[in-house]
Amino acid sequence: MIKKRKNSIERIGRQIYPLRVFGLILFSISIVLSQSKLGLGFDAWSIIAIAICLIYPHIGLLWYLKDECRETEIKLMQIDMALVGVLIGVINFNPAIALPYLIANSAANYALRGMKQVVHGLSLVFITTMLVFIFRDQPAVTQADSIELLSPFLYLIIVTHYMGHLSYMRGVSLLRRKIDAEETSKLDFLTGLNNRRSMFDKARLNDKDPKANDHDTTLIMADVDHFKRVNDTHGHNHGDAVLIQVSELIKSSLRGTDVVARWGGEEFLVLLTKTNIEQGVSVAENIRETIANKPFIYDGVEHKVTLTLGIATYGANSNFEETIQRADKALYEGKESGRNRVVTFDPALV
Ligand SMILES: Nc1nc2c(ncn2[C@@H]2O[C@H](COP(=O)(O)OP(=O)(O)OP(=O)(O)O)[C@@H](O)[C@H]2O)c(=O)[nH]1
Repeated sequence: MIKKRKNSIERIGRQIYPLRVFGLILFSISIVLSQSKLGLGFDAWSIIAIAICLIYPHIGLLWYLKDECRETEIKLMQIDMALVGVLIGVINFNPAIALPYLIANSAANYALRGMKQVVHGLSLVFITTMLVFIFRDQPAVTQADSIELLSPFLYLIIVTHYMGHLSYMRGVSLLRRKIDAEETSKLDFLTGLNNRRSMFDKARLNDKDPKANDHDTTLIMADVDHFKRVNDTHGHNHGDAVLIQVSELIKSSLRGTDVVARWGGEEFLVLLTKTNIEQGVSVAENIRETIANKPFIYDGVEHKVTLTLGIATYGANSNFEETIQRADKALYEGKESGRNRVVTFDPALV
């Protein structure tokens, strides 16, 4: 799973990589042409600017291979902002260039991680601009000349924002797939109910909720009676259909805050939040009656099944795992005493 995710991130990085290289090579050419048009020649600053353009995409790809897509974009955007600061210093604060660049980058920062990211980015711009200002005696170009540099900057804005959009779209679809995979791993394949692992997670959440601790939590362990007969008489498909029907009926008898899981083959565990034992018995009776009174037809055969249900309750003095065992003992008692009934845990059963 982790490997698969890494592969997807790698793919995104590789797809964006050629675009970044392409955009930045064109940008380097633009710098060279603008410099020669302005008769500025090559100083150390232009060589640094071109070197950054050529190295930048490789750093991006390396990060994509190591990190989450969004984290990589955040890092790249921080570099962008630092470079914007350098450029603003170099172009002698020409607002015609600085403003569109600052606005476009701030908007991209905002889209990625809100105001926090904008403040962070603008601080980087300020720091690097000040560094250029301090360490450079003469500005590279005058304000009037620097307008000539506007076209390559605009070009860079378009390319970087197109790439940002592409990686954002990829990131969203990757995240969606990840969430789907996580959700699927928590569900029982046949019935779509929670599986054991998911029930444990939800019970843990309920136990941690301080509001839930002021109330009892009730567990119902329900088991289909003589289920083996359904399989033996009509085949596994009929057995599966019965399990699906039972799951749906149990689910429809519960509140939104309750949790139901397929606990084993034909066994279901229900967790009733903020429910005492009397209320729990009433819910369990309702489930039992609903299923006993709702025969259904599958593949031309009428199925009528019953459930036996064991109930136990816990508050601050006990926990989920211990209570499952108690509900299980009550269920066993129900099976022993004739099935199709609700049995409350009795400490004398221990
Ligand atoms: N069709 C189907 N059968 C399953 C599934 N999981 C478990 N079973 C069957 O469920 C049956 C359970 O049988 P038993 O444990 O003997 O219980 P029972 O027949 O319900 O009898 P009591 O619980 O004592 O009333 C077995 O035949 C299993 O093969 C499943 O996913 N689909």
